[in-house]
Amino acid sequence: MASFVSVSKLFVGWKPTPLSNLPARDSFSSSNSLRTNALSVKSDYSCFEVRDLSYRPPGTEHSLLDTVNFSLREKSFGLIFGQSGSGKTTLLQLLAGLSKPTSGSVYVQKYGKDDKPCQSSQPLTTDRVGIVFQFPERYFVADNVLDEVTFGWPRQKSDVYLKQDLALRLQRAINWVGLNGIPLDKDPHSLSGGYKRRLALAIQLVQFPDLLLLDEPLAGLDWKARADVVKLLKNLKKDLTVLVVSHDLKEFAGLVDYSWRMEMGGVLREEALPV
Ligand SMILES: Nc1ncnc2c1ncn2[C@@H]1O[C@H](COP(=O)(O)OP(=O)(O)OP(=O)(O)O)[C@@H](O)[C@H]1O
Repeated sequence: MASFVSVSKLFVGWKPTPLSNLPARDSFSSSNSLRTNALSVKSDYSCFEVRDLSYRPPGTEHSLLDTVNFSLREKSFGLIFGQSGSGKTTLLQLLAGLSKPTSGSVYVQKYGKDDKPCQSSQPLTTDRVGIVFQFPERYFVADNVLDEVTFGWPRQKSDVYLKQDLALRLQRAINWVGLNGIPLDKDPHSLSGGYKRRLALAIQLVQFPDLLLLDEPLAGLDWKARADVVKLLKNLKKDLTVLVVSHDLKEFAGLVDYSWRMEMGGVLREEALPV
């Protein structure tokens, strides 16, 4: 089920992360990324851990999610698949903080080289989570690309360092998704389907989220745009942790590190992709 909240509106109340927390410039470039895939290196690492998450919408009698547990390692790609109406979108909305779970929580847990927890787990703060909804272009609010990406940014006269920070983030996000050939005054609605998805991603990437959630990122795209978005996500997982909900299993098979099936009633089970 698509949400009716504009992705851009997630920036209301947005606070920039200090520039020192951003990766070095090279790591934004897919071709130059110096980061090595975390899965192949023996070093300390973090996991996003969903523990006993259940959800029953207020005023209803049926639970949409039933004690969901899973763990997703940083800089990896997770895919949730399953029947329509099983609760996949509902789970993403909880992870993004758009709904409050009835019980359970999401943590970030650090592990040492020996794969043992090396400090106590920290609750995941939802301002570090980015979400791109299904058909995000339906929620574009601005009449040019620049305003769409910067919707919700501070408008008051701010100091020059904050402005520099914002400008740098904007430039990096636009380069990262390959929108640099597109004029910033172009109407977002006139972009091709694939470029609209790139724009929706750029809006989230400005924040450099720790966890990037995407709901059906290939829905409604032609074969060329689908291939482009898959390639883009393959590059993004070198720098970010990505969790996707999709019915398009074949397209994602080459980049999935972890997969789960959501069964009717909101029960999540780890399962290899049936492709
Ligand atoms: N606020 C709500 N109150 C009651 N029922 C809801 C609410 N939100 C979603 N639902 C129902 O919860 C179920 C799960 O919906 P959800 O959109 O999470 O499924 P999904 O697995 O993402 O489906 P699809 O693959 O079609 O997108 C559906 O039956 C939906 O109608």
